[in-house]
Amino acid sequence: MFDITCYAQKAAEIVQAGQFLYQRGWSPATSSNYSARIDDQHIAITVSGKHKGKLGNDDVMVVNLDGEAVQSDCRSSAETLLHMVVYDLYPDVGAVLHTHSVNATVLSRYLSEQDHITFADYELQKAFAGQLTHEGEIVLPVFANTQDIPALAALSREYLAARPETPAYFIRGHGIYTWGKDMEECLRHIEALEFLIECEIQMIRISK
Ligand SMILES: CSC[C@@H](O)[C@@H](O)C(=O)COP(=O)(O)O
Ligand SMILES: [Zn+2]
Repeated sequence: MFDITCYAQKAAEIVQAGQFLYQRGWSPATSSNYSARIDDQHIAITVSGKHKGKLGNDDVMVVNLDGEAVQSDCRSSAETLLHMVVYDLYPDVGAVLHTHSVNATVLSRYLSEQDHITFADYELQKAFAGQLTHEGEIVLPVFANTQDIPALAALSREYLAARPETPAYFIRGHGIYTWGKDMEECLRHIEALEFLIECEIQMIRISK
């Protein structure tokens, strides 16, 4: 069983993250899903279909690492399996955030021929854990959108297992997934990624 105090703390972090991400315009309406690790067997995750700017602690439930509900009759996020892939592959990950910003949606659609988006020569790359210089590259895969979440889970597992340095991925026309050792780091990654995406869009705009 899981520690109820730890669950309550993770639920509060998720609720707060939702308010921040909604206010920034990165989690409109009922889009997005968020999770945080309670222990090596249990994950706190948003209930499916909730408005992420108006979450209450009851909108965060517990699942095991197979994505099955624990002590709850609620339905967890439709994309629970995508979160579980990250927790399963990376034992040090403590939080996963999925968002739906306009910019992430637009850039991944605009670069329709690319199955990766690469960020290079941005100082802000250093906001990602382990990035010590602007001189490296951050390569993020772009997976095709699908309603077949088990298939997307399998695809993301294959990619991330082979390239564990990957800090995030896009789903084309849909949004991004990113993660971190805790909620604070994960929120930093989202914010940095949104900055980099905005820069790329502006670079494309001025180059026209
Ligand atoms: C509002 S449509 C978005 C959903 O299809 C999905 O992509 C999403 O991000 C939220 O699904 P959820 O089941 O609430 O976690
Ligand atoms: Zn989504």
